[in-house]
Amino acid sequence: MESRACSYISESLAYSMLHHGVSRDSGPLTFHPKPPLQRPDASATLVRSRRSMASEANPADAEGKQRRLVSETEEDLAVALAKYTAELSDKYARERGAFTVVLSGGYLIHSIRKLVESPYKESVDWAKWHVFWVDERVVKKDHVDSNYKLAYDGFLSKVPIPRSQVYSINDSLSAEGAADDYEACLKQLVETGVLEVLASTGFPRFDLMLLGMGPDGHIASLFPGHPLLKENKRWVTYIKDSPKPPPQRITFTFPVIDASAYIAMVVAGSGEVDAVKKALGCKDSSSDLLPVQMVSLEDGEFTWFTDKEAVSKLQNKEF
Ligand SMILES: O=C1O[C@H](COP(=O)(O)O)[C@@H](O)[C@H](O)[C@H]1O
Repeated sequence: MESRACSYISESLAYSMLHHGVSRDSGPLTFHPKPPLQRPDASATLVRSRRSMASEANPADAEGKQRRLVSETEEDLAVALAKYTAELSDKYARERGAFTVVLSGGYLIHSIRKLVESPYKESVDWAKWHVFWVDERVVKKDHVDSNYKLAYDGFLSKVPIPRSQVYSINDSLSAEGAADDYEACLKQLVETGVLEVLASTGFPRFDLMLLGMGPDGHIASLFPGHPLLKENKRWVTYIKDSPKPPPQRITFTFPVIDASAYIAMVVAGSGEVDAVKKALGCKDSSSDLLPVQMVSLEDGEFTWFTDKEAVSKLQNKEF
């Protein structure tokens, strides 16, 4: 298993980004408005949220930016997610010669399995991909708890993404050290033009975050009620008392998540039905939000990818 541990960016990578047409002008890059994406899978029901209903409970919805895609089955969901991801990959590869993708751990890796099959395995321009983790457990990369290992085994080992463009944690460091190191790595990638920065906030803007959610509504390693939910300066921080094992992790902060251009929030099956009900149901109050409800995109598009089972506790009127 090989990847770049996030400790430095080589000149050859900087050169390669230049070669691929990515701007290295000094100062942060600004974001260009997105043309509308072709809507995913016709077999699924896409529902634009009612602002008045959800904006109170879910700030991501406040400006009508949240979409819901409810697939009949988990298999349909995986098909829709692959199509959506491949379309964004094409768009960013064409527009700026790089596609920055953030993965979570957990079930999400199973949900992206269609990307490693035809037609995407052959048609996606994998050489343009740059892969990051929204959170990582502070364990060795070959440890069963490693999010990198999960992604490598289920996804990365099956597609030709250059190893130098896979930004994994430096697993020889402490949690504090690994968070600092990962943040320094992101800052260097801004310098080399691989990553953009959202001009309005100064936080890095990833093209696509593919995220899962835990049964308690946590995303990344941002858990309900934890002080890290309030972190608003760091890009990457660490946690040593994660309520879900293992306890030591690093995680992107909310301002980084909020700066994303696109987020796919992927939830399938029965395990998260209560969190989905709370996050998407209409009878919620704005107090005591789940972490997933605290996402507040600055200038991006947030799409729920669910199957019918995951939304089975929602009433018809809540769609
Ligand atoms: O611990 C974690 O949990 C969440 C959710 O995982 P799931 O197994 O319930 O899908 C995951 O998104 C995160 O990356 C991971 O570190």
